[in-house]
Amino acid sequence: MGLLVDGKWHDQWYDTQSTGGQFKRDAAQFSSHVTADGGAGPSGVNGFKAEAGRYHLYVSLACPWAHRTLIFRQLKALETIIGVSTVDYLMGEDGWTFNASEAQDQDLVADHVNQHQLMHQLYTQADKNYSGRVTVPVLWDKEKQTIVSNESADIIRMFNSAFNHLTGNTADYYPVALHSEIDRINKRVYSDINNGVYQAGFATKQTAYAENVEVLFKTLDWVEDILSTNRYLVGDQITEADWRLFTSLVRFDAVYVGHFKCNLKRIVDYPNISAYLRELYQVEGVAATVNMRHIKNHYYMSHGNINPTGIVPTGPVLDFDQPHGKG
Ligand SMILES: N[C@@H](CCC(=O)N[C@@H](CS)C(=O)NCC(=O)O)C(=O)O
Repeated sequence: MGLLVDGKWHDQWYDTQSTGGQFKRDAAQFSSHVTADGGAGPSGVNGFKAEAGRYHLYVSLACPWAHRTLIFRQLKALETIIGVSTVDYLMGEDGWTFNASEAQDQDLVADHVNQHQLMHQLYTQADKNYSGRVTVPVLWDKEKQTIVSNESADIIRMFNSAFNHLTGNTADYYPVALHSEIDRINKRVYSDINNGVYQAGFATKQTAYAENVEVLFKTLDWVEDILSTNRYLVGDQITEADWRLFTSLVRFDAVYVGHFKCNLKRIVDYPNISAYLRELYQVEGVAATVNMRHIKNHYYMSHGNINPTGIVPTGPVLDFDQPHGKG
């Protein structure tokens, strides 16, 4: 794993020394928005009009942030409008790559758009002097030959509404009336769960690890409590807040409990959360976006400082197809 400095790749792990053993996630740097008519979105930059075949999504099947975008591509019927490429699960000294061939791993789709072997080549194609981390997901504009956005939270908002006139799919996971409630829940779920598991797992000081684990499980207890009265996080309809939580929950028992040492409880120990997780998993099209082989192999094999042998555990045995009991 590494990063680009002035367009040059450097193989180095996250710096936690300057932050007291705490992992700090950098903000994404490409922040334009695709809009229905090409007018400026929240970023104030215009020129990214929703068009069939114009945009391409680069994801890792292992990554929870990229996973959100794949789910929205599915739920919003965008499969024929937005193409996808998937990186190899192994993130080594070159960062994300397309090294494994489609013949070796049938779940992969190579970069047929730009023919890159390495993900950082896409970043320097967009900005030859780019400095920063090379992350997935990336939404690529084939017309302008640039990255529209490398922020999953923004990409799912674009998928939610910008292409509706092309797909006829008007399902709304961020309805206006629920904005403030969804934003409130997202904020806590992001800091304490989505990012919280990484802050526990990547901590390099005992106190930093312990603090993050405590906050993480307090927040899972809070979610368990919400789900004792609500079917979903914001009442009785599935919203963006649920999908943002889902990608962390579905990885939790397989990876975060062991690899990131988030082990005060497992998700199976939370009755409301586990039923909710199964219900979301069973929504049409979602199970096909969950690739447990990529998820487990990526985490256990890519973080050599956490798991030097690269051994991937055989268990746990999980079955998200069990009935969820919610009618
Ligand atoms: N803010 C970004 C975060 C994406 C992110 O951190 N992705 C991870 C994979 S799970 C990544 O690509 N990490 C590579 C790195 O940090 O070098 C988003 O939500 O889109």
